Amino acid sequence: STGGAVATPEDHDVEYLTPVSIGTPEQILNLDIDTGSSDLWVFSSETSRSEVKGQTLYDPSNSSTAQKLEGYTWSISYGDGSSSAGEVYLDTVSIGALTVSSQAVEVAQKVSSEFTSDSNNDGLLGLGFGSLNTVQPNAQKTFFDNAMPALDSPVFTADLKAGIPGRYNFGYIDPNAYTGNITYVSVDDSQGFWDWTSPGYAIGSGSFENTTIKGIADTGTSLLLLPSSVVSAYYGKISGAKYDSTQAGYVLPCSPTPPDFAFGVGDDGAAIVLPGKYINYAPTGSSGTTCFGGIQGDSGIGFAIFGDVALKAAFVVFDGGSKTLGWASK
Ligand SMILES: CC(C)(C)S(=O)(=O)N[C@@H](Cc1ccccc1)C(=O)N[C@@H](Cc1c[nH]c[nH+]1)C(=O)N[C@@H](CC1CCCCC1)C(O)(O)C(F)(F)C(=O)NCCN1CCOCC1
Repeated sequence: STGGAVATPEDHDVEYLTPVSIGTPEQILNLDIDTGSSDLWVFSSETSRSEVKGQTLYDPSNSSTAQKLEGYTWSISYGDGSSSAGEVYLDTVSIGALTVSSQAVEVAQKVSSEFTSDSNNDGLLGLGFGSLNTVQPNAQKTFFDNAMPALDSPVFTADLKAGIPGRYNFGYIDPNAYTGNITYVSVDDSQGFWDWTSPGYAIGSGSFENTTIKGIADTGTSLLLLPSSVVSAYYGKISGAKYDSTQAGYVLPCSPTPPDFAFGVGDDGAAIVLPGKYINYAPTGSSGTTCFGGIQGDSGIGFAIFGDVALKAAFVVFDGGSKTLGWASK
């Protein structure tokens, strides 16, 4: 079997939302597919009313296939300090033509203010490794883990785009979605992430800098978070770029367009090139002359995060069979 659905960007490509069908008859929610976590949780009829602002709610009592897992609970917190918690049902979940009949659907009873204010985001669908799932007393499998045995190929692909809808596909690799070759690299799943090592980077037309960058491919993080040495080398090339403590990040003049940024993949010289305009992440003030940088530091996290700013420059294969990541230009 195979499946897939569109991934539509919110403003500034801060996140990508994908329609996911839950229950019988189907209830369609727009979820943030997140390879940095492994819980599928949704706003629901059980979410406290004061914490709901516009989101679509999953109501298990309106689904003939919903079964409550009595006594099961979940609670999760994310890198940006947001959090949610609740109870657990099993129900039918589909992404396009791909259906998992008995998927753990974690219904939120509480969500933090960041989720409440993100009115188009109806929840998250985690595609990290199972070890990250927070359900107690027994961890539950991700949609991908449940689907894998039936898939034509044990893979899903991320084809995020700048400012326009892209796609997540399951079970196959669309040869029309990328150019050149796909370079596969090994993944360390010991922390539950799609964790890999890039051999280095290049700035604009500059020479390639060999320096190992260990980080995760994370569709749920908006920016490209890199070691401070790399980040200061990049912004050091841009007159007017500086670290702005009030914004808690590097800012730069929105024009002229900043230099491209390339990160290496594999040891054959392959690289993914981010066009400089991707680094103009969003205007900071009303003037529109200063932009918040799409590349920021990873200090305090312990590893780099190849988030949407990086992923939208590539076609990425998440191979659950060989536990490898495939990177291609497009
Ligand atoms: C708000 C912002 C300034 C634009 S942002 O750049 O911070 N963007 C947020 C995502 C976002 C988009 C839209 C609205 C609100 C929030 C962002 O990039 N958040 C990252 C920031 C980060 C990562 N690391 C350090 N800081 C994050 O927490 N991403 C997680 C998913 C997010 C959570 C908030 C809602 C949107 C999805 C994540 O899952 O990708 C994660 F990997 F970073 C993470 O936190 N994974 C949780 C891992 N735990 C380990 C223990 O077991 C449970 C799971």
